[in-house]
Parts: sequence; C-alpha cells; structure tokens
Amino acid sequence: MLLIGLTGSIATGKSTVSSLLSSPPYNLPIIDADLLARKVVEPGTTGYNAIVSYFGPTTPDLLVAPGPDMPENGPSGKGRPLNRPALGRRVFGDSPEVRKDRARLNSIVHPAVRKEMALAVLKAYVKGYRAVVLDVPLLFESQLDKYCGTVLVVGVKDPKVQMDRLRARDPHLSAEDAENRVRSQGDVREKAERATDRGEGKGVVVWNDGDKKELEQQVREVFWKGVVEKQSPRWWGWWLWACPPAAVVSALWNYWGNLQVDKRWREKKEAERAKL
Ligand SMILES: CC(C)(COP(=O)(O)OP(=O)(O)OC[C@H]1O[C@@H](n2cnc3c(N)ncnc32)[C@H](O)[C@@H]1O)[C@@H](O)C(=O)NCCC(=O)NCCS
Ligand SMILES: Nc1ncnc2c1ncn2[C@@H]1O[C@H](COP(=O)(O)OP(=O)(O)OP(=O)(O)O)[C@@H](O)[C@H]1O
Repeated sequence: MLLIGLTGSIATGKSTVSSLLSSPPYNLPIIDADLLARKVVEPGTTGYNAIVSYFGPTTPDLLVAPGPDMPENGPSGKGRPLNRPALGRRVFGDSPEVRKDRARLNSIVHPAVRKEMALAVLKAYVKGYRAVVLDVPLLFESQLDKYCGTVLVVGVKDPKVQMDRLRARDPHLSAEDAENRVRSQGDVREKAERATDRGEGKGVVVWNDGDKKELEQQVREVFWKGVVEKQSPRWWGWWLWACPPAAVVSALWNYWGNLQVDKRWREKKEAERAKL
C-alpha cells in the first residue's frame, strides 16, 4: 500500500486536494491529522487533561464558556471543550514564549496523533486499499515524511492569495491572528524543495494559485497519472496485500531510502549555511 503524505502550508489547499482524492475516480481513504488532533484532546482524554493543567492557570478563557447550551462540566460531563481560538492565540506566533508554548502543545498532541495514524494506516491496509493519504500540515516537521512512499506538497506562490483564502474561509480570525498562523508554519517553498529533492515520483508539488479546475487537472495529470499509477500499479498493491512480509520489507526499504534523502537534505542545508 502506498502511503501518500499530503502537506503544504495553512490554507494552501490540502483539504481541497484530499477531498478530490477521497472522491471518484480515486476513492482513497484520508487520514486527516487536524481531525485526529481534535479527537485526542476531547474532554476526558489524557491530551485534554495535560493541556488544561499546563495552559489552564495562565489562560482564563482556555475552555468554552459555560452557558445555557454548555453545562459547567461540558456536554459529556468530562469537562468543557477547549476554546480553540484562545489556545491558538497562545501558540501561534513568532515570539520565544509562544514558540515554547507551541512546542509544549505539540509534545502533548503529536504522539497521540501518531498513534491514531498508525492504527488508521493498519486498518486501510487490512481493507486492501491500494494507497492511503496522510493529510498532515506538519508532515516534515513531525518527521512523518520518512514513512511515506510519496509526498505531495500543495503550495501557493503568492502570499496574498494564501492570506485572502485564509481570511475568507476563517472570517472569525483577525488579520493579526491570521498572520500569526501563517508565520507559525515553515515556508511552503522549502517544503516544495524538500519534496522535489526526494526524487522523481517520490515527491511532487502542485501550485494552487489558479482556480479549482486547474488544481483538479494537476492532481489528475501530474500526481495520479504521473506518480500513483507508475509507483503503485494495482497489481503491486494486491501483491503487498496478499503477502504481508513483502509489505513489511517494502515499508522498511522505503523508510531506509527516506533516511538517506533526509541525510542529503541536511548536508545540503548545512553547506548552504556555511556559504553565508
Ligand atoms: C492550536 C489549536 C487548538 C487551534 O485550533 P483551530 O481549530 O483554531 O485550528 P486547526 O486545528 O483547524 O488548525 C488550522 C491550521 O493551523 C495549522 N496548525 C495547527 N497546529 C499547528 C502547530 N502546532 N504548528 C504550526 N501550525 C499549526 C495547520 O495548518 C492547521 O491546518 C490546534 O491547531 C492544535 O491543537 N494544534 C496543535 C496540534 C497540531 O499540531 N495540529 C496540526 C496537525 S498534527
Ligand atoms: N484553487 C482555488 N481557488 C479558489 N479557492 C480555493 C482554491 N483552493 C482552495 N481554495 C479555498 O481556499 C480555502 C483554503 O483551502 P483548504 O481548506 O483546502 O486549505 P488547507 O491547506 O487544507 O488549509 P488548513 O491548513 O488551514 O487546513 C478554502 O476555503 C478553499 O475552498
């Protein structure tokens, strides 16, 4: 089974691409890191408790306010849900304190998300899917790219297009909140470069500055026909499914190859830094 890592930057079009890939003719299962990141911090979970105990004392509005529709102990009796915009204001931005808080939140949420992802991948394999999409905004940052057979980066070249789409989709965000969110993520051009450096078929970039039709066409021609159909023909998927040891060997081989790619990438970046 081919693991497709789908990434980009905020509001560059990952969800739009994942909804294309989950519909006909592709019909791939999507494992959405943002959704899992919500699930693992629901009231009553270990993640929720860790967030409340770390951020609670310094964030008065950390939980959704009680009211006629929100009982004091939350709808499930396990506590009121997190007030996500308030937590977002604590962790999105550039200052050292905000970075520290973001690292803390990541250290609570990411391990739980990885566990849920591994389970979902295993389920997709058992069901016999030919490929599965891991929709992960922080794919490279969280090292999940190493498990992927191919990485698809959805980027937007013009920062204004990205900001306009973000503000149109999330009108509740102030201009400053939106800027902070964009700045909290690595530059999408660097992600595109990393994808390309993986080598042909192992990394693809689609630029989504045009309209949705253009995006759809790139997904079909560049990604599906150019990569998936070549990298993972149907017979190969069936073979890996019918022979689990072959799937394990193939996964290990892929992981080892990606470690080498990562090593080359680090050396290249160090050489560039040394030149400055
Ligand atoms: C801070 C939180 C509560 C804000 O929630 P909110 O509903 O307002 O935003 P949402 O979760 O939909 O995220 C929107 C986008 O922000 C970006 N983003 C989210 N978390 C992070 C992060 N830790 N670092 C950088 N960018 C992030 C992603 O592009 C994401 O798609 C939430 O983003 C969160 O819990 N983040 C930590 C977990 C995480 O890293 N999630 C990303 C996938 S694992
Ligand atoms: N080519 C396009 N033309 C016009 N609007 C687009 C295009 N691609 C995406 N959008 C819109 O831009 C917004 C952001 O896209 P999307 O939600 O897919 O981004 P994302 O990368 O998944 O964002 P996030 O990281 O916040 O989850 C959405 O409202 C989407 O409908």
